[in-house]
Amino acid sequence: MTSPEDIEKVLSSSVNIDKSFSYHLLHNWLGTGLVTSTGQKWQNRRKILTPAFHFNILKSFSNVFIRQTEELVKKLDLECSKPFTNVSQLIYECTIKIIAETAMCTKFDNDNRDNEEYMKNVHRMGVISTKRLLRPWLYPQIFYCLTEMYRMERNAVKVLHEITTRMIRKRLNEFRLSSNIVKEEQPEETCSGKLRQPMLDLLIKLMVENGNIDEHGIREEVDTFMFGGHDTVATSLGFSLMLLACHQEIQNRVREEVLEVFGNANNKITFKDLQGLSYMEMFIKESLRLYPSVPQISRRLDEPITTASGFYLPKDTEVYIHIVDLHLNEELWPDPYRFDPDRFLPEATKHRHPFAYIPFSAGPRNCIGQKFAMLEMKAILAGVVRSFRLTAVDTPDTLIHVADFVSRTKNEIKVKFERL
Ligand code: HEM
Repeated sequence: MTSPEDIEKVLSSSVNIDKSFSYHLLHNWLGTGLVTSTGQKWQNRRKILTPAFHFNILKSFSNVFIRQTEELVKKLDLECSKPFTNVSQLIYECTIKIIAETAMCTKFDNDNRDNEEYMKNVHRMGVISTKRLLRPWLYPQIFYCLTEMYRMERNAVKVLHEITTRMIRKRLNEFRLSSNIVKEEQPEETCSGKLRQPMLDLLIKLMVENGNIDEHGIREEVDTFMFGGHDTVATSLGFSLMLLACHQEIQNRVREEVLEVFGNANNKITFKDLQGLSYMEMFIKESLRLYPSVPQISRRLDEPITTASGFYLPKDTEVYIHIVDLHLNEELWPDPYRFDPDRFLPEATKHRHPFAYIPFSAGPRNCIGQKFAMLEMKAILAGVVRSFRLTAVDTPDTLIHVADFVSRTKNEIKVKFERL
């Protein structure tokens, strides 16, 4: 599907929440966490996890976004003498540390190999799952088990599960030792009596106090959020840096706004200031239009629908929603390959179909982390543009895109950094 009217029918339905078969290929790794689960299990988990991404929790995470950005800026400083920098690796490292330290309350130190191992094996899983998706004869587990790919997947999953299990056990021990898991800040109570605290703490508390979830269930969610919470953001930041480098005028406007809001590079960036970066937000939105981190999503219909053009789609039809093609539809986006953040000025968005732009999906199964992601991307981009001038090495024409669940390029994206 690429038309906003049809996509709205599927995504806004509270019945059509089942994912298609392709998501099953992630079950060995993610189990049935929030991205891959369905029915009552999905509903219960979504309800439990929503408070962990509340505005006030995000506010407390902004210090981590800012501190990790400062680390990234220090690493980029060392890159300035080089003719160009491969940005992807540095950005992935930064976003993994951020999701671990915020939602999971776990620090990946620089000398900790978990970070590197985690990155390597997530990448392997992307390659393996996409290869399997393109080979239908390997869908039945009985055939798949006989292949070298299966052995590689098993090894990658083992490493990934070992890392996330270690994170959970460490935090569980801390919880048992202190019996008061949030040391610096007490969990906040919402009007409905639900506790607001970081995700892993919330789940551990539920396991220990109510038995509403077990360790396996917690690991499903930790695996899901560790993956969903870093890979998508890193991918988008890689493209954003390239776009800033390719569009000097836009880069200058983004920087001017950042300097106006934060002052010079020595001033601390604050949560409130991050919220105020309106041109930066338009820039990120336009960047996600051209390069949506999740290029395609899919559903298996639980009830039939008739499309706007009159096609009847019976129950159990697998529907593929091509976000990337929707975002490049020239009827909705004139001159669709032109990069122009002004497409997101309030007057420009007023008459656009609400489902013409869906980088975070939409409806009841939309991205639970979208506010987290926007804030994190703003913090990182603000820290980078106020410290460096970026010049283009890679351009949209030099990138080679490869098939994966998340948008990827064959080679790392290259940008030249100069200290301001
Ligand atoms: C630029 C960043 C991001 C983009 C573009 C993005 C995009 C998406 C999209 C398109 C979906 C729908 C998937 C589907 O229907 O199959 C989704 C779901 C989800 N995202 Fe994100 N995401 C981003 C960042 C994040 C972050 C930072 C987190 C966690 C902190 C996160 C966690 C999730 C989860 C758990 C779901 C499943 C929600 C559910 O089914 O209830 N995402 N995201």
